[in-house]
Amino acid sequence: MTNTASKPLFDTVAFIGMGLIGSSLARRILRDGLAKKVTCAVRSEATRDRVLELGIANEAYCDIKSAVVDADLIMICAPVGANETIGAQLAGVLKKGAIVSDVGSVKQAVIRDIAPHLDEGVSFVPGHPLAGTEHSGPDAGFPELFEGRWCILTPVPGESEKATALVQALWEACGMKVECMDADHHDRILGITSHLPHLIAYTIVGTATDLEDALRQEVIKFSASGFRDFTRIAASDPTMWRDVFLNNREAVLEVLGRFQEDLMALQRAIRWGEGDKLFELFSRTREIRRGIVDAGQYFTNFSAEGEDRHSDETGKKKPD
Ligand SMILES: NC(=O)c1ccc[n+]([C@@H]2O[C@H](COP(=O)([O-])OP(=O)(O)OC[C@H]3O[C@@H](n4cnc5c(N)ncnc54)[C@H](O)[C@@H]3O)[C@@H](O)[C@H]2O)c1
Ligand SMILES: O=C(O)C(=O)C[C@]1(C(=O)O)C=C[C@@H](O)C=C1
Repeated sequence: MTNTASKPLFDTVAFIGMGLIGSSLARRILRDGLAKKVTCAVRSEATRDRVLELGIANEAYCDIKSAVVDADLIMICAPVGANETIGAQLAGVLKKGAIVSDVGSVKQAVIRDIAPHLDEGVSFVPGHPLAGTEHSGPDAGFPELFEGRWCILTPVPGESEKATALVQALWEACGMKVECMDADHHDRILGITSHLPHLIAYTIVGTATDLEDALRQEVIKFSASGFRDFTRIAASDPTMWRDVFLNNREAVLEVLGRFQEDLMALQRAIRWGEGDKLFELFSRTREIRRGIVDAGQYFTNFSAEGEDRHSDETGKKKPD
């Protein structure tokens, strides 16, 4: 990968997990010279070989210790359910002054599972880039993924401000806007904006799949774009999302309760022919959608050719 050169922020960045997010960040770091060296820990020899073949790390290992021992920044990019096991392998291994960060979709659980394992002199800066697709694995990543999107950092009180500033500088160099907040606030916001929509998508596609065979075939054949839009996020990685729901239980259950009440109200409005209520809600939601588009939070993942890299209409990633 060519280096379009800026000043390196780190000597060595080590990745634990090289899937969609890890490999996108590694590609960006190598492309733009944001670190002198990228190492990674993966779980299988096949993935290690693929990472080296793709040229998205300078060194790749099948064990965590070899990848992280000399690293200045350790970026955990695995499903959040793996954090307890990963954290335990970081204890007593990292350099003094090293920074540990992550990209997990929930933040309180990450702090719970990683922080207790870190030695004195090691800083922890939990983070979450709000950018992704429904694809996974090292082939799915691309360096423009983060461009123009938000990244939330949830620094733990008392941690080094210098470490937070460095992690912030890294995400900004990847084109992200960065904001800091408490981990519990993050988990409540993302429960609404990301976790609930995925749960709804999984449910709708599941309901359609459970229909009797003939009907199901027709649902697939005549899929209007409304249903197709849901199938895109319902194709997201099952391990990642299982771990998200199990690790943001409280916030998801709270917002799900509200959602069920609102759905009941809609059900009632339809039953009683209350068109005004339906019209009023649909008008409000249309305004919200327009606000999101105006805020630039829609389709900002473009390749150098200006092509949308999220997916095409069939839900498949467009070829590189
Ligand atoms: N996909 C998204 O849209 C998105 C967006 C933002 C953040 N995230 C978060 O980023 C993290 C990674 O997600 P992704 O989409 O890159 O997933 P992915 O499935 O593409 O990659 C995860 C990688 O982690 C590896 N892994 C799993 N368990 C491991 C372990 N114990 N040790 C080392 N490696 C392990 C897997 O082999 C895989 O290569 C998750 O925590 C997810 O919540 C995902
Ligand atoms: O666009 C998508 O495919 C995504 O689902 C990305 C998305 C999201 O919900 O916005 C998914 C999980 C994350 O933690 C962050 C981003």
